[in-house]
Amino acid sequence: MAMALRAASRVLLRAGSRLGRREAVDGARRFANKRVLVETEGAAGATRIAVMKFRNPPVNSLSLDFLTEFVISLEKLENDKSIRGVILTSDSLKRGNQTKVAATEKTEEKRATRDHGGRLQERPGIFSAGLDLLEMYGRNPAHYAEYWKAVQELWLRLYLSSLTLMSAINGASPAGGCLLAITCDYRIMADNPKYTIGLNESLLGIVAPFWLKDNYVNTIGHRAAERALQLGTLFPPAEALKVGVVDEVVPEDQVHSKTLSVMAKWLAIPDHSRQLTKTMMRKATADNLIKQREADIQNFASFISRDSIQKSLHMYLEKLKHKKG
Ligand SMILES: CC/C=C\C/C=C\C/C=C\C=C\CC(=O)SCCNC(=O)CCNC(=O)[C@H](O)C(C)(C)COP(=O)(O)OP(=O)(O)OC[C@H]1O[C@@H](n2cnc3c(N)ncnc32)[C@H](O)[C@@H]1OP(=O)(O)O
Repeated sequence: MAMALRAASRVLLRAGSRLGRREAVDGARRFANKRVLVETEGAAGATRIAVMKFRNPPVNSLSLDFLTEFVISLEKLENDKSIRGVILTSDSLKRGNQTKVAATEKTEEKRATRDHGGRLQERPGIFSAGLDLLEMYGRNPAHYAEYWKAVQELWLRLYLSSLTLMSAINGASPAGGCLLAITCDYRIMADNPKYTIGLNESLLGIVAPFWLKDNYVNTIGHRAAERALQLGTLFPPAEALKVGVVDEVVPEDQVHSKTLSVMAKWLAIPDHSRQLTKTMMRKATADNLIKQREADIQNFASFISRDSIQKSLHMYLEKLKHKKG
């Protein structure tokens, strides 16, 4: 009887919720959209934490679909009173047997790395490549406006989240990837000199929006942000630590365990006092965007539609396509 009940409950859980699949796995729970996998850890009834793993091949760029799924997942976690902390990380792992599909093949699927079974794979060592350049290039103003609204939404949700958010940065984290990280309360980065983090928009011929600039200033200070934003600096781990973009650098295989142990310390603080303090520190910055969201959307749509900006993006995309190594 017990076995039958367990089997039935597994079937029900796997039947899927409105938002995505939900499974029971070894006491832990998980739900998944196509591009975001959420695993929760901890016993039922006790405080639990969730790990949000990005899996948007090939480089976890923040496409419109990814942003939508991310916000839905986050909202679901915010509404789950047993969850107090969330770790953002990439599902990208070092895997063998990968083949990069020829760059001449154009569709999103074909751009991705695949294994020998033809399944899409993340490229290894990427936290997130930032905003999806293909959402900002060669589209119409209505699309740019829709996309930017989704980018703003993600930033506001993360920046004002009442949860304790930590990022376990297990790969490259340029621009929008850095945005994800700096909205968090704490950042731990893998000590791999191939991984860099920062806001490199100026290198693409574009400008970080004021609210992201404010987030950066709040994280690393005005002078460091002024210099890093103009130069589009991508910091390797040791420099990222020195300037304060990240809070800790640890060996790659310890990123997850270290983040869990830091999370435990943060969760020892009473929620109400930590949350009020967080709001006190962040509200003015967020309000600055909230009061001019529509204008910011229109600014973005007209800025990104300019011929000169489209040309810069085109050149940058070509450079990416033809880069060596
Ligand atoms: C007036 C002002 C008003 C408002 C504000 C205005 C403007 C602000 C606008 C925008 C702000 C944007 C912030 C951003 O996030 S822009 C995105 C910045 N991201 C980057 O610069 C990262 C670029 N990518 C890389 O550096 C590398 O790809 C990598 C380090 C992430 C990974 O390197 P790999 O060698 O492992 O992989 P690649 O071969 O380079 O890439 C694989 C594949 O993926 C494509 N790709 C890479 N990054 C992106 C991306 N961000 N979006 C879409 N596609 C991406 C890459 O082209 C390759 O495609 P092919 O296989 O060659 O087809």
